[in-house]
Amino acid sequence: MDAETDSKLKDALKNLDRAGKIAGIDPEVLALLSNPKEALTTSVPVRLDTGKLQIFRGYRVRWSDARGPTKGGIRFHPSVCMDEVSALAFWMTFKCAVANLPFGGAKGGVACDPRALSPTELERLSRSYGRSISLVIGPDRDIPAPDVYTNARVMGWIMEEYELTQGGTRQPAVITGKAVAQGGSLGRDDATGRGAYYLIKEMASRTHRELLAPADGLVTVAVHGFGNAGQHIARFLHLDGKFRVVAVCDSRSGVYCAAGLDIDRCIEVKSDQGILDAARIGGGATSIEPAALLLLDVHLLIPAAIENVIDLQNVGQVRARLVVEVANGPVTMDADRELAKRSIDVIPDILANAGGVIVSYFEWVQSRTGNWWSAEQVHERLQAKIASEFRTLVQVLKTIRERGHAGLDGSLGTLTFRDAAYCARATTDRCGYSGNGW
Ligand SMILES: NC(=O)C1=CN([C@@H]2O[C@H](COP(=O)(O)OP(=O)(O)OC[C@H]3O[C@@H](n4cnc5c(N)ncnc54)[C@H](O)[C@@H]3O)[C@@H](O)[C@H]2O)C=CC1
Ligand SMILES: O=C(O)CCC(=O)C(=O)O
Repeated sequence: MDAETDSKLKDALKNLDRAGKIAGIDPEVLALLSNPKEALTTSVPVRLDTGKLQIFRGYRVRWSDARGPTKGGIRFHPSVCMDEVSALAFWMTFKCAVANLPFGGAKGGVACDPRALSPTELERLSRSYGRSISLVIGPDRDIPAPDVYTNARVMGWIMEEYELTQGGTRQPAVITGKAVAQGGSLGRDDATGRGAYYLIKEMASRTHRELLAPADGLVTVAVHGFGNAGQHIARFLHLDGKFRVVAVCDSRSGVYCAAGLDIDRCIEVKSDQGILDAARIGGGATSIEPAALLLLDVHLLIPAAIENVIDLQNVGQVRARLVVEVANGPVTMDADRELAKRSIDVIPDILANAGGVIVSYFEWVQSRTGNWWSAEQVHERLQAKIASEFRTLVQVLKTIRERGHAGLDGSLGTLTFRDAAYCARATTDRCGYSGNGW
């Protein structure tokens, strides 16, 4: 990581600083949006299978509830800390605004390595964390969802713990990304990858026509991260037929094939063996280091794992023509400026991975009304929303570029899709701020 981006939150806040300058946002609104509304640090005691008690550290940050109840995932990962969770909660605030959802932003997590826990330890950890945050969450207050190394089962355990604090009443709208059998929505599982796929198709027909027919054949793609988000985006692009996914990787292993990978086979091997084993995948696949995948000469690079994987150290070696951020915060702000200088478009996380929270919103609506939608309805509404919010973004980018740097000092450099995303709702909603009574 770059020295100056040691704080992920500090780096994330640079986006707001730029948006403030570009869109002339009221300094008091900027001050409110630069600070968390509420930040919880909590002990998460867990009885391990050995009988020993281990105390983990848990967090939940509600960044802003100006647009509605706060919304955002729960991460179980060794890197989880207040700084990381705060940055993720900040991004959620702007993601919900860009997607025009009636939600503010939040995020939570536990600093742990879930892969080192047994299934029963994982359940006890999830339930213990669920009890710790049950005073903070609620269907009209704060609504968690899955993120890195959490899933529908973990959501179910947290929901059950919350329900116990509500006299045992059913509270399906307190959490999204839960199993369909527990009141979850069809289509939430693959929503993040599907949303990113719909976005790429929309870009191909509007702003990035080279994605329709590149001079040198199919569009080549590398996907960094092969979990929920990465597997689905790789699969959708592979199935489309116009894209050739040449490389995928997880945290420990990666595979490359210039002729294109069989993504279903990659998913099968990853699920059987826990790693992407080139020999088992076959079809000409060879091993590649995860860090080397980011530097491949491809049309489309899709970071879909964790933050800060493209920074000042490696950005000069990035050869992709376009970056679509399916992970949250994969490109540091300094690296982002370098890519802008080289005219490499970056489609920002707060739109590119919004499919997950959009379908979470659909799930919340269904959980509240008891009115269930078909998978086709979910997909259609997701596609329509992504397309419409992308069109808004293109319009905002055009507007801020046309206004040019009138009144700006020129030091902001090229205005990008990321700038447009942070400015998108700046003039239409005042983020719930009336200017009075604060
Ligand atoms: N699951 C969801 O609905 C959403 C996820 N996201 C974001 O997408 C990203 C991935 O999340 P999920 O796929 O849900 O998590 P996941 O837990 O299903 O998968 C994470 C993947 O990243 C890989 N990974 C971890 N560290 C890595 C490293 N240093 N280098 C390469 N790969 C690494 C893991 O091996 C795994 O394949 C995160 O940034 C998350 O915040 C964003 C929106 C919604
Ligand atoms: O589905 C949600 O509510 C939030 C998912 C999430 O954590 C994210 O978009 O980063």
